[in-house]
Amino acid sequence: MSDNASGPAAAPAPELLEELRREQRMGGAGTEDAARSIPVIDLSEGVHSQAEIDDLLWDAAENHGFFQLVGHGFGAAELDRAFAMAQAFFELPREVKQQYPLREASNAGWEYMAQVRPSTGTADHKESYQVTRPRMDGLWPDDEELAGFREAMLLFEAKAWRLAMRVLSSFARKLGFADDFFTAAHDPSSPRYQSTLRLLHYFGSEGGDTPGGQWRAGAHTDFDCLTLLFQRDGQGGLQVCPGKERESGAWTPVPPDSARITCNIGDMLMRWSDDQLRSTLHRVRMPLAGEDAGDRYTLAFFAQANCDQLIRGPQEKYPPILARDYLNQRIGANFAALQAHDDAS
Ligand SMILES: O=C(O)CCC(=O)C(=O)O
Ligand SMILES: [Fe+2]
Repeated sequence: MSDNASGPAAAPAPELLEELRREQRMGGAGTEDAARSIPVIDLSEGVHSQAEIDDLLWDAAENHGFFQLVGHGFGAAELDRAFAMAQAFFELPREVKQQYPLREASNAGWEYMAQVRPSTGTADHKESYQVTRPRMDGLWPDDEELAGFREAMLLFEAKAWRLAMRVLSSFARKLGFADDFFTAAHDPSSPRYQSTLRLLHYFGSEGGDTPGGQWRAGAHTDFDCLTLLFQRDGQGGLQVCPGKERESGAWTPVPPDSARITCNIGDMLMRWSDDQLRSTLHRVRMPLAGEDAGDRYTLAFFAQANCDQLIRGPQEKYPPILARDYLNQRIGANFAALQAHDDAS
């Protein structure tokens, strides 16, 4: 899922509050460590055996939490079309987009500068539109407003789902689950499916690196199992802070390359793997002086287990919990942390 849903706020678990406190400490600028890089893994046929791919993905997920895929099967023209469609959506008049407002508890619809991160206490400088298949009633622009949008987005979502399931099946094997364990847990034919495709648009030029920290997206971890992020050449700003570097506040830039798909582990898979795989803090900073201060567009697919799936790690480090309850706890912890932010300021 994306990380902005609201909804019934359950009592936050102590480990979640601690995570949020850590995120709040990471709200400051920190430093950039461009020497550190994140792994790039080639999925092309004939390059690595499946066993090697399993090892490479596991190592990247365990030690970095972030990695990039090439040879993933998405062609340049197909990506160009999806981004052109996303851009066309954001270019619709505001009155049109306002007809399809984000239903926060559903992770579906359009929001504008509405996502406040506990790490910063301020709204991200962006607008976004989320597609969560079973929750889209009344949220699609019609063909007169934007011809072909719905079909294009559903096609793209399905292809992103397939790639996400391929990566998750590698993790399933390593965790001692059946190959199709996570595929069944993210079944798109179920009304309880809750994986989400999110189109993001960060605004150009009004930027500048505002002291005190105004972020295109404030530091956070994702709530889901696995996120696939599609970026565009030259539209940079994404940074990650691997777990063991957290206290140092040193951030690694993630190269914006249209041909690579960036992946990161979310909190749900961290729990499902008994903390063997790590969700990783990331954020999108404003362009610095001298950098391209134009718009940034990204597409993100959040693979998030269906509501009714039981999350139970192989070693049962944590008590089993339904995906729905886990998310409500995580959302509740976010609210509590935002409240603490307000109280402190
Ligand atoms: O747009 C990006 O580069 C990152 C988006 C992100 O981290 C999110 O929406 O969770
Ligand atoms: Fe994220």
